[in-house]
Amino acid sequence: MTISLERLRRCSIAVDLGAARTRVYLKRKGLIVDEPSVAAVNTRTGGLIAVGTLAERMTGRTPSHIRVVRPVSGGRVVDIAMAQRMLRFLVGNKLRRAWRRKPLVSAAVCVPYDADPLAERAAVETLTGLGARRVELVDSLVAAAVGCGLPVERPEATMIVVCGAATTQVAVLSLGSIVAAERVPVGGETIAHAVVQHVRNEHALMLPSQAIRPLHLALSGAGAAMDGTEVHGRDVATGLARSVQIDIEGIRAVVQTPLTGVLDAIGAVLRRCPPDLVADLAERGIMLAGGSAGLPGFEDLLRDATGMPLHIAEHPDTCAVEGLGAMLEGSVRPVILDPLSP
Ligand SMILES: Nc1ncnc2c1ncn2[C@@H]1O[C@H](COP(=O)(O)OP(=O)(O)OP(=O)(O)O)[C@@H](O)[C@H]1O
Repeated sequence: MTISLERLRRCSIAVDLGAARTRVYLKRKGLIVDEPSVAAVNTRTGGLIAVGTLAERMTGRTPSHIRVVRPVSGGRVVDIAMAQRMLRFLVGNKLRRAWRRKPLVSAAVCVPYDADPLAERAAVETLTGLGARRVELVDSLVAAAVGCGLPVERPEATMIVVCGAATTQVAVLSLGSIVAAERVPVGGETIAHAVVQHVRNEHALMLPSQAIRPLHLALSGAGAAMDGTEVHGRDVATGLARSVQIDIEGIRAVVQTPLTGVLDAIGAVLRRCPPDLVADLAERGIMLAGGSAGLPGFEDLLRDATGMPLHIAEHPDTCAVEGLGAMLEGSVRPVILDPLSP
């Protein structure tokens, strides 16, 4: 995927349609939307009941005529019509006003590394259905690296690990492009699934989906100081509500197992890089980004396994859309590779 900074500068809106969250950046305004990629639909009338945070809160708590849907899954738009309705609702008047001023709008959208043509097409159709005349696709790894402030345009290596909800992407970049990259199906959702299975096996308790995030936050915050955390759920055998004390160390071990897939991806990317670039990385280290960068023990696991310096992005969850925003605003220096004169 080749990015033209000139064409990106003509875009007025940048969109990151993630499996967990949707983020929209409006030129000269900044981040205007950062909401869960969730919609609640009335199955009798087909009408939208809620989107974003409110719809996410409804997950697992709806009567039979309300369905909570996620139009983005595994890094790709799986339901274009629903994604358009969700986006239209989320951006609301903010975008309508901007597009009234400049109707021939161009949009930039992030797509995961190695996205197939169908995934790219779905992203383009989602935006054109909303009124965009032209859609520029940008690799989310390049956007995230720019958003983290990495000097991607220089002839030296930078390594980024973006751990999102459904996938983790690892890349080494140099001269504004990806030299080697990998995408593995490990992310916040995988970890949540592993925690649910662990509590079910150890305590015969079914955890509600919304209990995982507070558990992560507790683990990453005061985890070391805590002996246990109380969680509520449904007893697997009796179906009754029950509370149990969760063993923090047990959860830590459970969280670490799926993350080893990320280590394999880092190894594979480094093996495909020329030694000069790998040598740069020994000094510069790895930049960790994505909403799941704050997973308990992730940082230490990567540091111990690679022996390389590790930095966490200032805003790990929004760096991809902020990077796109920086390209739209023209605050990124283009890579100038002029042919040598004869
Ligand atoms: N403080 C935190 N600790 C642990 N996990 C977190 C924290 N904050 C967010 N997450 C997890 O981060 C994930 C969302 O990350 P992000 O916003 O990068 O995803 P996304 O861009 O929508 O997903 P993808 O890139 O896979 O399409 C969720 O799975 C959420 O549980």
